[in-house]
Amino acid sequence: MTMTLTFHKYQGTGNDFVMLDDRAQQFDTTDYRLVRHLCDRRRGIGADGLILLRNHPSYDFEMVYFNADGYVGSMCGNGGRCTVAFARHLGVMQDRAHFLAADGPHEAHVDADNIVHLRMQDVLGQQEIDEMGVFLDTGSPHLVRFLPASTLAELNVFAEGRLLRNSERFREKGTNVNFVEGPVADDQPWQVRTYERGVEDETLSCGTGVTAVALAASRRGATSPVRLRTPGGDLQVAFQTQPDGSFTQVYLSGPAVRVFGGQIDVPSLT
Ligand SMILES: N[C@@H](CCC[C@H](N)C(=O)O)C(=O)O
Repeated sequence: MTMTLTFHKYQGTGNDFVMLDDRAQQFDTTDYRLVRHLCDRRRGIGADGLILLRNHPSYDFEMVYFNADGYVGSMCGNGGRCTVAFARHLGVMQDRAHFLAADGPHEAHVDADNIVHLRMQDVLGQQEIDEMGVFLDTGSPHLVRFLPASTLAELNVFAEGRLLRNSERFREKGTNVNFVEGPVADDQPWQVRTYERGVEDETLSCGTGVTAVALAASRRGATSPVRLRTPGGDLQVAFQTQPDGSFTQVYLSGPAVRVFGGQIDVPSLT
């Protein structure tokens, strides 16, 4: 039996999402085949992930994020900013929101230029640093690899990222992998390309990824707010550094855009 679903498509610096208004909580979150189908760029709508916006008794809304592989993921920074824009589109909030995501509560506000400022969880304690890079959790796990100048553009992020994500250390739980090149001048952004777990490919941008990069880059002299350039556009990360190595007041800021909306006929999937 074919069913019809109403959807909205959003993107934040090129990281794109199918958004569903699931305030009635009817979507089966275990239906990985359906999520995978909707995210399929040939047979479905096409996206890096899918997000449900749901009612929650204690928050303005809840965001439930799935990676394109069909499974519920951890926090998605660009997806969080897009969910805020979607909630505003639906009239669930105006300029400020307090919502729940996989990693806990988040605050967000939208400024006069429609830039969404999303508060991320504090990153507590010292980060793991070894020959593989800097490993930290910004709501999702991230490995940050700093590269020599002028090597990022030519890097095969898919091949290198996949290798690291499937290395013995990360194989079981997986990790996102960010490749970074420092700014060419003081007024220039850090450049980042990311291989995403759950998409299992390079995406145009990753919000929790650039957050991890900004925090790791602060150990190399970057000061808040840090500007970051991804293949899909520019983001900014502000934070406070604590004496024990923790980061607090972490804000991810950037655009979140509604691209289109529509209906899709979904065949029964087996
Ligand atoms: N694109 C996201 C990151 C999503 C989480 C990730 N793929 C995972 O499950 O580890 C972002 O903008 O943060």
